[in-house]
Amino acid sequence: MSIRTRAKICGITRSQDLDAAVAAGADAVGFVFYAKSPRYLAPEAAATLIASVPAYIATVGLFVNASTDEVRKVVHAAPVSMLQFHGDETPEQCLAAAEAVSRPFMRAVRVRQDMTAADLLEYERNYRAVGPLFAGLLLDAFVDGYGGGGKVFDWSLIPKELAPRVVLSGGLSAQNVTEAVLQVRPHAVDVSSGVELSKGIKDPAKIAAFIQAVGLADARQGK
Ligand SMILES: O=C(O)c1ccccc1NCC(=O)[C@H](O)[C@H](O)COP(=O)(O)O
Repeated sequence: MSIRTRAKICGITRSQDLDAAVAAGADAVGFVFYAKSPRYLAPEAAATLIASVPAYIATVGLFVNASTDEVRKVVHAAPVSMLQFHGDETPEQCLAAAEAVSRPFMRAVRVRQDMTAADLLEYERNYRAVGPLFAGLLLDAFVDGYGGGGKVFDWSLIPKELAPRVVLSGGLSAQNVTEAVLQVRPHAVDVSSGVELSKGIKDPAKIAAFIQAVGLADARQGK
């Protein structure tokens, strides 16, 4: 019996959406601390939501090119359990911020069609080299330079030896996540647009359907 595929619901801004994600069985919830995002949530508001997250559900704080000091201030106000860097942050910059708040971090990768398996494996090596605070890669298709765009990338670009260590993201929904998990067999999946009524406003039914579709893939794999 192998480990079931984990699921993160990202871009949570309201308590009712957090409740829906927890009730559906999400393993992680994400809060966007990038001010230009329509899903931006102020740290103080995130803290109120974080206080209601049951134990053993990860809370992920999402940053785009924030300074170490900015990360420190946000996490002091909103004590997420994990960081996610979604800008141009170098391994050194990710490590400095992660060490400043003593949190592990995920590194989002913009997967382009011209990337090779070797490129992705080298990318992971470069970040894994910073030490145990590196928690893994989140593979995404950026839109206009950012995440949360609801765009799928070519899953066949993901090397099989990398798949069990990555979070698969980008344009996922209940309609394609079963196929995505069966094809890629990632450690986890992540979704924002695909479970929304509008940016930052989640649909409880879509959240439940997404988590159920992930479970369907696991059942078909005998997990
Ligand atoms: O969600 C955002 O608004 C966002 C803004 C800037 C950088 C990253 C952002 N989201 C990161 C995530 O982890 C999303 O869940 C991921 O990009 C997938 O989004 P979607 O394709 O909408 O499911």
